[in-house]
Amino acid sequence: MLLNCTVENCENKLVKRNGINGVIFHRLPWDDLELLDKWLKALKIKKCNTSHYMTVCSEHFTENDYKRSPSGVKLTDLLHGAVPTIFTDNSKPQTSFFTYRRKSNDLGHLFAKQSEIRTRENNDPVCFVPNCRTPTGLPLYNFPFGDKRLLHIWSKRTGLSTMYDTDLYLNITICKSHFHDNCFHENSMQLKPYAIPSIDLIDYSGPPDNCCLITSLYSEENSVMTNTGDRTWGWLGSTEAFGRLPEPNEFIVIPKSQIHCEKYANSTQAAHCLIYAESNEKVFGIYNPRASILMQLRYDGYFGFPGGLIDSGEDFVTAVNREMAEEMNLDTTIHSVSHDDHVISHWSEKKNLALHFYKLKVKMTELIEIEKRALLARDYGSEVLGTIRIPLYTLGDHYRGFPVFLKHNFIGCSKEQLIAALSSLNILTPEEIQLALNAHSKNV
Ligand SMILES: O=c1[nH]cnc2c1ncn2[C@H]1C[C@H](O)[C@@H](COP(=O)(O)OP(=O)(O)O)O1
Repeated sequence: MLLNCTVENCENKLVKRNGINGVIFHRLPWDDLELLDKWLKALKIKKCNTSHYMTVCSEHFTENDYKRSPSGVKLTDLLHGAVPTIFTDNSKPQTSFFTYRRKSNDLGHLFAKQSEIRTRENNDPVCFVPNCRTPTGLPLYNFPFGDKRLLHIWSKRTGLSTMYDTDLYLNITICKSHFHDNCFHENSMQLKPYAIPSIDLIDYSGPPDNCCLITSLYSEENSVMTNTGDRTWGWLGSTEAFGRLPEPNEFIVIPKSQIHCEKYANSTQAAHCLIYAESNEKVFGIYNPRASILMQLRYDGYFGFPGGLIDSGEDFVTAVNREMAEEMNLDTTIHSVSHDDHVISHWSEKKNLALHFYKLKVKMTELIEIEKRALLARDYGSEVLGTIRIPLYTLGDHYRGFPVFLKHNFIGCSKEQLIAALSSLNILTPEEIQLALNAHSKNV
């Protein structure tokens, strides 16, 4: 994975793959405008030149800027209020974000923002969309390399099937004619942050007008929500590329020693976490569930674990902790996952997707607090529709309870992750798991 520190001349401007050299890349604090102003002042960047893809690497923060675990171990999250202050001779605050050089060996242009406009000249790239008869002079836009989800959607819609092959994307551009008017800032040819192409494309059959901005996945200040109106009630066409049901045996287990191998590191990556508490309190005074385990009902109707896609430059653990803060309002200064909490990783060749799974053990009283806090999470009611406990018992008919739960639809490889964790955490024996998997209703 490629990434880029915003600070000009920073040696960490371009790093390949996650976590190399332990450098952490922090997104700008978009949810705190006062703090954002302080960052921009420190970085000497004007707000109009910012992008949601911008990151600042850990080398511009002091040790005291980071959160610590109760035992004093430095965590990867910044303390609230931390501002980048360290700028060495080599790295100076950037005067403009639009300073990427276009030398052939400088991969900086891979991160040209989606909103960067390039006009056609002789031998310059043309619109990638097949049969596009765009008049010369119309603005061309780079693909959004900084945001894999957005990149996935752009690629899917334009018929580019090979995902995330950055060499392939190097000079691929798409012209203005494929974006609806409300994808642009007012009186400007600059695209809004989450604009997606929707006009005259070969591989897109959704409503042409309304699904030109990602409306369901983002809520950042600058993203613009489009009212889809009554005619398209419930149509979230812009999200069609994600979370399709996995095919049987689509995911293979990645051996622990190979998790950071190039093959997997170059895939799209996501990290999720099972939060659990051991408990011997009997359900209805009868069943001993042994543990309480949390899952979520997701926006797409599947069950899954808290977590999500790993951002450019994030390591797995930072990503999963960040996602748990966003999706569950988890106080990561109290509860956070570390590398030792890794349970299992899977890979889908078809989706070119690596999924890393962690565990977080808490006390039962803490689990109840976590459930309550989750109701106030940023993503509650949108990406997350509820936190649930898994019924870890089987009723007298040998079917209701856990066996029924396993019949639901699970996102990605979350069912495999659940089963692996139940076994490795000694909550259920392999035989008990098998029994639940094989159970069927006598009424059917
Ligand atoms: O719980 C999960 N276990 C395994 N894979 C999962 C889980 N939840 C989602 N996924 C897959 C499906 C997607 O391809 C990616 C990322 O999905 P998501 O969690 O929705 O990511 P964001 O929160 O939108 O970043 O992982």
